[in-house]
Amino acid sequence: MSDRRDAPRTSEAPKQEDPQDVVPEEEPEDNSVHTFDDLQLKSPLLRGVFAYGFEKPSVIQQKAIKPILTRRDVIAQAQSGTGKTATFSIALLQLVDENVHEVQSLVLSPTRELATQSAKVMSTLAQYMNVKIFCLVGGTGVGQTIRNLREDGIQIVVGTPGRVMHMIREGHLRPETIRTFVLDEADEMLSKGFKDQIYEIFQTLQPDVQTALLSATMPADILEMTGKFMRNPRRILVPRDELTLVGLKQFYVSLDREDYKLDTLCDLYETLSVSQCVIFCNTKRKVEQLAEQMHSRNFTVSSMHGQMEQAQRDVIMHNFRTGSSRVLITTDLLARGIDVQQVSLVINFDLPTEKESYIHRIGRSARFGRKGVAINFVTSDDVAMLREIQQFYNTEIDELPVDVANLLA
Ligand SMILES: Nc1ncnc2c1ncn2[C@@H]1O[C@H](COP(=O)(O)OP(=O)(O)OP(=O)(O)O)[C@@H](O)[C@H]1O
Repeated sequence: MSDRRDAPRTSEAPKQEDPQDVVPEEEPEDNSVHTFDDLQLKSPLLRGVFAYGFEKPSVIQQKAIKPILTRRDVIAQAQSGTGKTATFSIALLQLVDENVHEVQSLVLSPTRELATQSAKVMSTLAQYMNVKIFCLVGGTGVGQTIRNLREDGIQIVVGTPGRVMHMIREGHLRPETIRTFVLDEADEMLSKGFKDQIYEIFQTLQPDVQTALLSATMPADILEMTGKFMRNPRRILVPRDELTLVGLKQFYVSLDREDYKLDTLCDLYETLSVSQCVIFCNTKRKVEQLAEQMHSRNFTVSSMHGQMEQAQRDVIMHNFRTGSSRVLITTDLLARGIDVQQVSLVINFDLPTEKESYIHRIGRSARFGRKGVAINFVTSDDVAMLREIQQFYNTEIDELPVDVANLLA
């Protein structure tokens, strides 16, 4: 078995200096892309891009679309909310051969909500093209999925690992025709919970499949691991101290006891509902408990976690996306990728236990250059972690000022 087919093994990766601290760019940058026209996209795709409302490619789009188009393996890291979804979507839509009615690209995302969102973005960008994009996620009827896969001449699949593997195993999705494999939120996909499934899927693909990895965070051990299955990838990386967004102000509220969090949240409620707000707890139980407590005090909140029925999750997500619910209490299920532009406030009711998770959670606000605020509830148990986060990302988290509402206006 070739190196490329070896399972990624985090535990064996020697601990090294963080490559992001050393050489963010290994090759001279290609500065030739400034506009979408510079990418020489098919005209129906270019039309779709402009119809979506995009005028100019973001930095990551300028840097990463072209290498994907040349069929190179790519690792694309960029701050949250800077347009990674359109990066891989535009590239895959440009690469797709509309006359070939077989699956040519596979995108994997860690959650059904994110896969659904990405499939929608891609379909909208493709509205003037003749391309079939299919969202292959769990929690939906298997029978209908199988019929769709059989009949539809699907060309791009966007899905979650479990259902994709299920369909490959049962022969409903033929992996041999896939030429490009995209892992969105790649560091999450290559870490403990998902790694084995991803590897199993990867093994069914052709040895020369092109691979693209995208995420706002790329920890050193994950980057190290990519050497095992990628071929001379173009690495577009962001140094850690440039990861937090300029328009996103971060604060903490110091609390003597865990019990004070609820009162503090209630005091802030008027502020939170100014636009839209996501409140993160570390467990499903805590999400349920907090939602109940808020309801019993007559505050309107919605809540969502991974143990809810998919149909219920879909309704809650829909209501939040359309703005009919404004305050959403959730777990890390929604920490990554979810794009609701009206979210201007994130509250860490519990501080996350992983540093990467902090960046993803707060990145649900301040999307694409908008302003945002993140507020961290900190008890004495969290002080060390808060300090660690500040040092790790070289960022400042100040005490919450009384006039926080002005920052959200
Ligand atoms: N070129 C562009 N011009 C204007 N808006 C854009 C452009 N590219 C993307 N956007 C918008 O920016 C927002 C964030 O994009 P996207 O969700 O792809 O971010 P991301 O980099 O994937 O973030 P995350 O790290 O949170 O997953 C979206 O609402 C998207 O429509």
